[in-house]
Amino acid sequence: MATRRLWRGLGRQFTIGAALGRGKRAYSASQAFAEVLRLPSKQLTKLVFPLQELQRHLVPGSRPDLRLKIFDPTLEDIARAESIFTASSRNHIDYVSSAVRLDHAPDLHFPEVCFIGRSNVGKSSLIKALFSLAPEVDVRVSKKPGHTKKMNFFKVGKYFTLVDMPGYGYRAPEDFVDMVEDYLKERKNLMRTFLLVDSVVGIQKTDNTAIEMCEEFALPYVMVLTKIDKSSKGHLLKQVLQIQKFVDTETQGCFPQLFPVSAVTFSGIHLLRCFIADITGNLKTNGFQFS
Ligand SMILES: Nc1nc2c(ncn2[C@@H]2O[C@H](COP(=O)(O)OP(=O)(O)OP(=O)(O)O)[C@@H](O)[C@H]2O)c(=O)[nH]1
Ligand SMILES: [Mg+2]
Repeated sequence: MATRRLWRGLGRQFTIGAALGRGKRAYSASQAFAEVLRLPSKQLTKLVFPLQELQRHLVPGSRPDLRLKIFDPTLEDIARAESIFTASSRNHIDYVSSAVRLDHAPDLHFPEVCFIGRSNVGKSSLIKALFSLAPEVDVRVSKKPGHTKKMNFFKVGKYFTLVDMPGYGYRAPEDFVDMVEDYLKERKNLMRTFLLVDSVVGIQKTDNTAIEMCEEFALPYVMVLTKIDKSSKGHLLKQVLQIQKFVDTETQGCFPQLFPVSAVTFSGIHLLRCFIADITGNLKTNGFQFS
């Protein structure tokens, strides 16, 4: 398999600076959407729709190619999605188990989504942010790349499962290729793969390998740009436009809208929760469903 060889070759090429930025939380630690709705509209847009906020800095009409509103839920949709991500006695959000091989993966039949990306790109931090309304769930993050060594399965009520993957590239686990490729190729209930790209450095060589693999397996996947709190607006805009162009011209299976996020400021997290709820068939948005 061509991608298998590529992965192996790229195994240990990258070291990534792992410093946590100096971002501040925009509001209280619960990140509840009810609080977000009380923010002034400019701040709300920045937090909930970071791509639209960035677009304000472009000359109107200069970049019609920037796909902003393909997934365009209402604030009510986002609030409904939030209830799915809120743990309660009736909605159990839990870690299920870990696996190093597909045949050890839990036999769950809910729709599933997974998160892949280079080691240290922020996969576990993103999942932790998505689960901020289920604080009992223990998602381990580390500034040391290569921290997550197994596929970690989490259950979100009766709605869907979510999988935190080990990273590829620097300090990837030895059995990464067999583990992750088999999972991506064979997992029957996998609905969508979220491929995380560091917004500070953009698409790297190992990301290209991951993209090739998603394309080769004809997986529907979505590009999430992480750590957007770390860049200046100008740098972020440049990266977003470059990556958007790449998605438009070089990919078939990638969802055309990018999802910029920050696990520090929570920017983009509410929208991503809503998107996940939607693609797993748990939210009928007004007009369009992306399953
Ligand atoms: N500033 C900033 N730092 C972040 C963000 N997300 C993650 N980080 C930091 O990046 C480092 C790596 O985060 P992880 O979530 O453990 O990364 P990972 O992709 O799960 O890494 P592996 O498990 O090693 O593959 C940690 O120091 C995080 O605090 C973010 O949105 N902003
Ligand atoms: Mg991790």
